[in-house]
Amino acid sequence: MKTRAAVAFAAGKPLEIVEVDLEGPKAGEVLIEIKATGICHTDDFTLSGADPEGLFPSILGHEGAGVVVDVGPGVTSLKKGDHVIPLYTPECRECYSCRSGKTNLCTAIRATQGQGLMPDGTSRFSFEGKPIFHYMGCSTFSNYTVLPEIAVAKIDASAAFDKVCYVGCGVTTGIGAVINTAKVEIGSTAVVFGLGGIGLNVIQGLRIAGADMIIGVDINNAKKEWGERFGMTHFVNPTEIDGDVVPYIVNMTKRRGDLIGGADYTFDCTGNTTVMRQALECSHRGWGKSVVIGVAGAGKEISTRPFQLVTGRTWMGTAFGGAKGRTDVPKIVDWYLDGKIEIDPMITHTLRLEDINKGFDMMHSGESIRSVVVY
Ligand SMILES: NC(=O)c1ccc[n+]([C@@H]2O[C@H](COP(=O)([O-])OP(=O)(O)OC[C@H]3O[C@@H](n4cnc5c(N)ncnc54)[C@H](O)[C@@H]3O)[C@@H](O)[C@H]2O)c1
Ligand SMILES: [Zn+2]
Ligand SMILES: [Zn+2]
Repeated sequence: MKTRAAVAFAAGKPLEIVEVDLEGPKAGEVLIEIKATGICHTDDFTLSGADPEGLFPSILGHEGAGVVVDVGPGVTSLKKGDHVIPLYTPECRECYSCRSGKTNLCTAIRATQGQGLMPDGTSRFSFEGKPIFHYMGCSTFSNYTVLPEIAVAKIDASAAFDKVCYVGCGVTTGIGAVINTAKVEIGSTAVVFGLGGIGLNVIQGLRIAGADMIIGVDINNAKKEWGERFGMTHFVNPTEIDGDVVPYIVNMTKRRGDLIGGADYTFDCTGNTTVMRQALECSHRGWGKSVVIGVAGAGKEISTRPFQLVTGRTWMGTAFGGAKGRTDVPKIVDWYLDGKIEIDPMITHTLRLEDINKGFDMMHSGESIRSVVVY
């Protein structure tokens, strides 16, 4: 079949809207009509050429929602008409990693997904007879796409596609980092560095988890109001304080009877390795946990004095918020439908596919929190 798609033909170039060829689903695969897709910072990272694993030409996009329109042989858990969210982190429930119960990083299709291919080692997309790579196993910047059954979460059919597509990455990553990775308890103090599409979801996750003090840190003052809207209690702009941000926050988080200070939990949502170090070092001696969510540029390394860890801080990271896609994504959609979490105000712009490059421009200028393309 033919489908409209925004194709990344080369790094650093705008996406081009063209008609591509799409082969139907093979065994264990499903064909999905994408109804809406968010534009995440990670798409931009790959498009910019900074991603060492980026492949071109490819169809980017990994934050979609849509409807199953066809299923390949052997598919049992999905049928035509199901409303779904594609998963860049699949959940096969059978591989060694899935069975461990300790991680969401399923390995069933890891190798081919990283090569921009379907599990049988080929691509379903082509343009003028030449194959186009899949991206993060999702390629939601195409109106129709093919995914393995194990990489598709079935969701409540009453959820609006142009809102819950955000659960496909940003919402789940931010909230999951708090609940699954850090396991924040009621009454905690927490610091979130970077109040973009991910950081704001960390903030709402902290609010749900019952954190007392939620400090947001951003170099853009416009983010103060955004943070407050989702539960942030204090704002710090590191460029406007005297001295270094670490002692400043350590001092801020001193509680009654505590002579040291430091936050129980800190989160990096910037991808900046200097910020990652700051986040670790303003976590509390003895028990502070610092979670890396941001994706750093190629070749970047993190460093700190080992004493920071010897004295009880834990440095950890999370992909897709530690969420097991087929199990957790439908639950997060239900939380949204039940009013436990907010999504609508974070979707600041809705675009047509033809205007998708404007979405990237607004991300760069800091104008948008999330732009969503509606097909
Ligand atoms: N681990 C995962 O599974 C996962 C999933 C999605 C996105 N990400 C990554 O998370 C990061 C954030 O994504 P996003 O969509 O929220 O990006 P974004 O651009 O919307 O937000 C980043 C924010 O960080 C702020 N910032 C930049 N430099 C700063 C500094 N030095 N100190 C404080 N704040 C600073 C910016 O002003 C902005 O508000 C990206 O690196 C993205 O690739 C990771
Ligand atoms: Zn993403
Ligand atoms: Zn698995």
